[in-house]
Amino acid sequence: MDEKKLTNRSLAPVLSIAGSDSSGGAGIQADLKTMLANDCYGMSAITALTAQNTMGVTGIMDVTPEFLRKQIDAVFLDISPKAVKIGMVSDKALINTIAEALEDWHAENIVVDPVMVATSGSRLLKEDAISCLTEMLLPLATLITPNIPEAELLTGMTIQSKTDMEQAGRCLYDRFHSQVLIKGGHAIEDASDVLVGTEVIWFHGSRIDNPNTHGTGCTLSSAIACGLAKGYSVAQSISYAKSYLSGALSSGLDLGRGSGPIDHGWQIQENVRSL
Ligand SMILES: Nc1ncnc2c1ncn2[C@@H]1O[C@H](COP(=O)(O)OP(=O)(O)OP(=O)(O)O)[C@@H](O)[C@H]1O
Ligand SMILES: Cc1ncc(CO)c(N)n1
Repeated sequence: MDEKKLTNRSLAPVLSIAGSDSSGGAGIQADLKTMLANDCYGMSAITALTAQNTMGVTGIMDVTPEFLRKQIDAVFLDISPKAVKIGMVSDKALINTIAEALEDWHAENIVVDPVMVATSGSRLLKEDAISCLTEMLLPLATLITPNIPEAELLTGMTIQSKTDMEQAGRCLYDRFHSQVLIKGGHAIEDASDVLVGTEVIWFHGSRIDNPNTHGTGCTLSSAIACGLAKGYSVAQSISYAKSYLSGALSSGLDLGRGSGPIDHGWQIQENVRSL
């Protein structure tokens, strides 16, 4: 009997350039889980190892710029990503390396999550690397996704209302010419995010009563990258990413002693869960 050839399945490849979270809820681990759950082929170029759990970060070990470049080159040379998500990059030389590599490879659909501080409060970006992030990386992005404290730091504004969120988005869009999604996870009344580009679009979200929000930002930016890799617009990708994230928060996973991880596999069917 002839053997059947099983080589016609295609998945949109997506690359995450980010740090590793040993507790699995944020960083590279969250990104790869999100990509799998969103039917994309996830790949990684690791910027740093973190020793981390739901209570905090106890250590960070950056990779060398040379080794980061090797990882990015190895990926692009073989399975060219349709979208790239950039998360934690704590150091100037690493930011420069990423910017050079993405330009050399003509990377498309770049989503930059300007990670500065973990949900647990630990610092993930060195003070002297902020200007490098703004000069080298943010202008290359298709979309940047700061949360409210990151948007405050990048603009120098205080953000207390929806009008302030729109104004901060406008300020960053005018400066970097990348579309800007200001995330409202740190707002009080709801969890609505605003996209500022050539137009302003609100993505309304009601606040889900779950204290376990470790890695929500990583998950959202990766899910957006998946939408872009599949050919959806920025606005469609955000809307689709937000509903995936809401499902992962609503699932009510409860792990760890601090603000725990969300359930990336919430769509896994009952028949698999009961095995
Ligand atoms: N309790 C919640 N209920 C519903 N949506 C939420 C909640 N908390 C955060 N979100 C949503 O999660 C996404 C990430 O927002 P957030 O502001 O928490 O990012 P972040 O601070 O970068 O995340 P991280 O915790 O990974 O650092 C946004 O779409 C936000 O609206
Ligand atoms: C590695 C890593 N990246 C990003 C975040 C932000 O949630 C985190 N806590 N850890």
